[in-house]
Amino acid sequence: MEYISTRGKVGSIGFIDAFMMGLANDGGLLIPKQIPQIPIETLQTWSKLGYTELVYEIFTYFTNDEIPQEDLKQLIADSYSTFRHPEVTPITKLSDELYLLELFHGPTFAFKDVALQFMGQLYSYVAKKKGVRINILGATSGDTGASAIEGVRGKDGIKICILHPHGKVSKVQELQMTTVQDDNVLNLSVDGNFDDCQRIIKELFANLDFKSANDLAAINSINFIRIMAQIVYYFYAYFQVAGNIGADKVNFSVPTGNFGDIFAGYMAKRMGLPIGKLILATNENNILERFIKEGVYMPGDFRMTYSPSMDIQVASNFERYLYYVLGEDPELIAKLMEQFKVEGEISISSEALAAVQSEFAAHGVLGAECLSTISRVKTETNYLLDPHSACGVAAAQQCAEKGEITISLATAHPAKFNEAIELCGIEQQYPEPIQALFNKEQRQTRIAGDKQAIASAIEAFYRG
Ligand SMILES: Cc1ncc(COP(=O)(O)O)c(C=O)c1O
Ligand SMILES: N[C@@H](CCOP(=O)(O)O)C(=O)O
Repeated sequence: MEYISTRGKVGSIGFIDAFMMGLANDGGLLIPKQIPQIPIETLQTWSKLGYTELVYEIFTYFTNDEIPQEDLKQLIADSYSTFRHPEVTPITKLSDELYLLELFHGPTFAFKDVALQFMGQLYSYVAKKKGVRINILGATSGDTGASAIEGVRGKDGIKICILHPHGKVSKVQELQMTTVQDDNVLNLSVDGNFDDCQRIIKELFANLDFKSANDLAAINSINFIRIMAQIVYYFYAYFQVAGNIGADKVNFSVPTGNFGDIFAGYMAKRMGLPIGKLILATNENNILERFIKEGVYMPGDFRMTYSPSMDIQVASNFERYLYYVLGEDPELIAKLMEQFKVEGEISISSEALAAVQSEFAAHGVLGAECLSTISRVKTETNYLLDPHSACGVAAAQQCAEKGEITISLATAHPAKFNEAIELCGIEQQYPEPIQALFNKEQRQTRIAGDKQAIASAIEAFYRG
């Protein structure tokens, strides 16, 4: 397996090089040169595997033998031993037609841990093997930051700097990031929103002199390894719900912001998993809902919502999907992304829109619907959804046809978002690791949303 850029200006590179490059050096996103095709007999064998066995089988399609078998197995075992559930990503049934895929049993109670526990191990492995310095730079709307920090805190040879939008993450998310006292961690609390943080770090990654002078590495879903690790739970969930591969297709409903998680589902489908509809759930920041319904990709005004991790207008991974749906033409993608930068809009043809709509459905969940979904599901089933997962459930109920089976991704634990849960008049008890955060000291640096100021701060930290 080799990796290429959506914009065509990076030659084919191997797995570790793709991991270390993060954002492609031509400003595009790295993708596998060919999407692996999994034969039906292999799917049948996989349907009987436990979670970490399945991780190993799927990863070997992407890692090119660049990591010796035993090392890869050990990295996987270490990554998932930190999860509180033996199945890592278990399924819960809400009704005969609706299942939840619980992705929040990792150390920071959000789906990001599934990929970032592995990436933390892998960065540490590469730092040791190659004797290189690794300086991670990431942007977060709350969950990626906490999870990435947890994955590498205190690890030799690695420093991590995370930008989060000041005052726009939940209290628990803020505490998870800022109460970490390890010296290899810097939290920058940026005046601006998540889009500002993401734009600034992408510009810093695209400045190749700055990137190489500072040994920058990425943990956001611009790094394809994030997608690779997230592909696994689509397979695992399908096998748990459908029982075996002869069963009907299953829909997935995915709370969406940066389009990374749902893109992993799209990859799983392209690899041969019998997925019906991919249902894209947004909150009021509904640029992607509008794209799927109208074929126009155009950011609107940034809105603060009950699901702050999805308060994103410009979705990083959308470029990967555009590449595939528009015929794998890197020149066209480079042109469209340049046009987006200048004009702030991309429109696709009616034929391309029909292709999009044959695979995706979408629903933008407004605040009132998000809260009423939390309350209704709690009353009917005694299950407490977090507001992001509630968007997924609301969209599943809106977009799935009667008789179809849908697995809705539960992307975070409700304790991370008590602000919304309280508004539903529901009292919850925090799990102990979250309760303990309230007694810890915080460390963070408030900073203007200015690229130069941020570049100087991170350079000083990495060199210090
Ligand atoms: C809890 C939660 N749900 C959903 C999302 C959206 O996922 P993605 O950005 O991969 O679309 C995020 C943030 O990424 C999140 O933290
Ligand atoms: N919702 C995310 C935003 C960053 O997304 P990523 O998947 O690209 O890391 C967050 O919680 O930070």
